Amino acid sequence: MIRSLLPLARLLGPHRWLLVAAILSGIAHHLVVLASAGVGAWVVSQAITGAAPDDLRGGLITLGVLLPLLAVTPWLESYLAHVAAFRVLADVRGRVYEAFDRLAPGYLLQRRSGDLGAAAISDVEQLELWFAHTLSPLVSAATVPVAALTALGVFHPGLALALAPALVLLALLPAWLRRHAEAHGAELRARVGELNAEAVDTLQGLRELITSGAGDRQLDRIAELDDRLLDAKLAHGRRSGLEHAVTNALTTLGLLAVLLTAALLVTGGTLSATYFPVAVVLAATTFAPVIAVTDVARDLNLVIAAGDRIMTILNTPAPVTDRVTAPPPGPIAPHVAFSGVRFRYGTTPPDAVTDVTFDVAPGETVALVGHSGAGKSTCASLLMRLWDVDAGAITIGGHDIRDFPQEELRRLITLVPQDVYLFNIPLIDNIRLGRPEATTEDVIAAARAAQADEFITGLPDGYDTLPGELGARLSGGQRQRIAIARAILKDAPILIMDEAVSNLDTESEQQVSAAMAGVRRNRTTLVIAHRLSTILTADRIVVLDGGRVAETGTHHELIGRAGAYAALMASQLTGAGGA
Ligand SMILES: Nc1ncnc2c1ncn2[C@@H]1O[C@H](COP(=O)(O)OP(=O)(O)OP(=O)(O)O)[C@@H](O)[C@H]1O
Repeated sequence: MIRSLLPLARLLGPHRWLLVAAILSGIAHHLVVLASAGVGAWVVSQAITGAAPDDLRGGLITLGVLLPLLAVTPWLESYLAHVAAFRVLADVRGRVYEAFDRLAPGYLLQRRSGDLGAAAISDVEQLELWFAHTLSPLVSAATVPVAALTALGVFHPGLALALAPALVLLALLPAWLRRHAEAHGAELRARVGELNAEAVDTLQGLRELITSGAGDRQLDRIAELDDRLLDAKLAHGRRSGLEHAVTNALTTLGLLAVLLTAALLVTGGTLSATYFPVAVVLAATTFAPVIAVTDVARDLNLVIAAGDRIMTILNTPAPVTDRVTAPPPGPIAPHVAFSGVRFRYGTTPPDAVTDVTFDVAPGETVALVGHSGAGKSTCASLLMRLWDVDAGAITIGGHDIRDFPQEELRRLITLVPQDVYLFNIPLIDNIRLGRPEATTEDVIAAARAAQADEFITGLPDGYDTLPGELGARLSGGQRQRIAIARAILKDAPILIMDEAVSNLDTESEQQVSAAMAGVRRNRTTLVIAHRLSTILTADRIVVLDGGRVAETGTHHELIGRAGAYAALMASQLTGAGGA
């Protein structure tokens, strides 16, 4: 258990001293409780046995000193632990988002976004339990019983010996149940992650679900996942209940043991009767921190599982790292060349692309075409350095792209993706994303060039419209034109366009084509082409087939060759494949 918790302690960073102060306050609190209970019991038993008021003065003064401490120390412990916890949580959340940034998007593609959201939000929140409510009680639980056992031992060693077994068994209880506890915690987290991911998936795919009539099936699936979550929660609850019952039994047995031993010692004459209530009260008070820790330890497995997931994200190495800190000196010609590029996702065959060689001259537009799975998107991702090539090289202006820091490389390249994500910030800021310092005039000019100004100004709030308010009211074509406006504004010399596969209506298609023509002008453009109009206006076409370059040439040359391209066009016209 302790080994599983160590990584969490490492997350503390500079805030560890605050937690140390919280822990010291916690220990002080329990010792004050112990002392005031002991002194209180002593005063009462003295009074009952008829001691003179003067003999009680010392005890009463001690109680007077201890009582304010009794109020202040738990407050201090809680305050310091929470301040530390919230600072640590803010740090960890920042580190998780940094890790997403470092790993994106290669790693993110392999994990479902709802699942990742859970890691970023609820797992980090889960850590609050550890830092604000667990660490300090854990240390108190270890130190306070030692103090109580010592005090009892001073009265009579037999009293300490009577109490020790119950305390040891209570301390060992979480460790005994640990294997089940960790398995239940991991299961619970997995089920919550699964349900979150499915819920996000359902919301994102709502249109498809409704139009394909699969809504009921999806609801059944969510209900099934809900049932599995309930089962996991019940298993977790059953184990918690068992732990609770055993804790109560051990506490009662421990107290009875001290009570009996003290009674025997008093009747045997080895312990003064005034110490009898003191011993019993001390024993009862000792259990409080141990029980508190078994209570929080019950949920500790959830914290460990959450911590594990966070550490996995933080420790995953980035798929691509910078090997230089500055770009090659001098002006960089926007000439893109792939030579002998080979790449596979993961380690198992087949390659996604093999021996791919082609180039895009400055200002030229090259259309990448091929059946679904031919390797078009992979080429685009490799050029953006989302992954590094396994063999061969990609160069810009004759320089290997690995000789540019990633930030510099992404300054040179703009991507217009198929599915454009709009953040819920005003449209003007959505367009400004690639160049935050752009003026309003620049944004409007870019939107005009992207044929987006007209529909934006037609909206009630114009450029200040929040996409969230629009819901699904922006069409695919309109979204793409916003992405094109972003690209025009960013003004990078190299452009990668991933054309939308979905059919646009003729008017929208014409507007997008006009926008694309505008953005392609004077830029080196690699376009993953799905539309005939794009393919026809490209300077050259590279046909990919099974991850290899099958043919290169203009539309007319390639049709004349009656090879892979001609076959692809024929299959596209009959609707059997995707270009
Ligand atoms: N993230 C990934 N992990 C594993 N394999 C992948 C991944 N992305 C693509 N592949 C595989 O790599 C090969 C090339 O895929 P790629 O997406 O580049 O093709 P594409 O021509 O762009 O297809 P489409 O037109 O359908 O987008 C395919 O066999 C695909 O299954």
